Amino acid sequence: MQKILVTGGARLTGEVRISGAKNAVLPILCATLLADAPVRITNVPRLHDVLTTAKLLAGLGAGVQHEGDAMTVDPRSVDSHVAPYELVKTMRASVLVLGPLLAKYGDAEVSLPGGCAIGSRPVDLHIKGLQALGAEITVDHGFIKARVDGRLKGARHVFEMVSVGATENVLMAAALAEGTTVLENAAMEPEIVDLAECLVAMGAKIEGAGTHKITIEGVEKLHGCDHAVVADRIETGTFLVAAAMTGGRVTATHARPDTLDAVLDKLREAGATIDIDGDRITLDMHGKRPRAVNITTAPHPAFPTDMQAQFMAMNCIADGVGVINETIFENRFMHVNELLRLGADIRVDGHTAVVRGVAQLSGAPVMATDLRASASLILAGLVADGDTAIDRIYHLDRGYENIEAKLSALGASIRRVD
Ligand SMILES: CC(=O)N[C@H]1[C@@H](OP(=O)(O)OP(=O)(O)OC[C@H]2O[C@@H](n3ccc(=O)[nH]c3=O)[C@H](O)[C@@H]2O)O[C@H](CO)[C@@H](O)[C@@H]1O
Ligand SMILES: C=C(OP(=O)(O)O)C(=O)O
Repeated sequence: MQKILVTGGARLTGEVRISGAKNAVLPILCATLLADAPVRITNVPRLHDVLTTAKLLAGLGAGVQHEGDAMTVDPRSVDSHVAPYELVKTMRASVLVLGPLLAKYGDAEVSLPGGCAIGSRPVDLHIKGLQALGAEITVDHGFIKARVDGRLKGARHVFEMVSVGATENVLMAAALAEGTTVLENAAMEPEIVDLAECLVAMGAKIEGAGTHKITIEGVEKLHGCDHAVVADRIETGTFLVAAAMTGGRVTATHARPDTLDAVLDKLREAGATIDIDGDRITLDMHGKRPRAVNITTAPHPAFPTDMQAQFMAMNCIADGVGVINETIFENRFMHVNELLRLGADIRVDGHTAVVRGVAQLSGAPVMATDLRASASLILAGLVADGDTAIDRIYHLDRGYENIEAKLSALGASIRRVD
């Protein structure tokens, strides 16, 4: 099995080109099912999750073509409405074909995604939202089976809690429903805005994406379009934290600074100078050690849970004590035990981790448990004394495009070994 080997000590400097966002491209690829013509998506990152989604779409009968950073999906040949367990179990976002298949064809069968390392991750909010639009849904033998006679019907629906995936699934379904849908307590993540922009380019009528209230006037048909995926704010944040931890100076190019307010504020609090120039974000740490920061994860625009592990890594070597509250996922501290192996000082009490910065981490073999945990271990390895070998990096390949090549170009000593 492949591993990543990091040798700590290099101060990162230079420019890194940010890829398209994993969490935007996955729902957008699912949304292509709603169209009556080919949809061309560009700025598509080369990620394992993108390949899984391509397989899922091809398995439904869609034509899928990959060329450079572009992917064209032709949904006209779709002849199956079943998303099988084998694909859904490897990637939860597969559940996002449910809304589009149901709205377009009147029926869908999607395997229940189940839990993952970071928590149980139910899909009840997706189901309730689609039921509000008139779908009949049963859960049987591990599959969500949904159907509707004729078209879904627009309705007002208030999500019980903020869910990115549920907002996306219901938004996509409502685009082809009859009448007007109003979604309240909707998620406001930038990836929802990007999905809505793609749907609008396909002919959907959507207002309010990026706020708590989204209004969708259903249309009968959606056409093809060209859409470029928004920059990955989590990849951007990960590289900026790497620069901060190593005392370096790094410019993230092709980024979207407006999607990163909470993260940039915390990096400034840690002592970084941040300069924004269009789609370029430069972080300069001037060779200093970061100051510890407190963070509480919460839905956008608050601090993203997908950056929690990386900030924990930073707090491990920061000056002072940082308190981290994880409010989104029940079990998203899996990286703690691995960071302890590198010499970190972390105490966990329920959803809170208290991290006391140490002057130096020391390299050791560690095991990645999930995507962002993998990133946090690489970051810790970058500042640890000696070598850190990270096992189970398939998690990393789900969501980071060429991370070792990008870090190497910034001066890190990092390589993949078999
Ligand atoms: C592919 C993708 O975009 N993944 C992101 C998405 O995941 P995802 O869309 O799965 O996350 P949600 O926003 O739905 O989850 C938020 C919380 O709601 C709970 N919940 C969710 C749905 C549901 O039906 N019932 C329920 O109880 C979840 O268990 C979790 O505790 O948003 C998360 C929160 O920003 C990010 O960490 C993930 O990277
Ligand atoms: C948790 C994440 O992704 P997913 O929802 O695809 O598991 C993530 O991107 O950090």
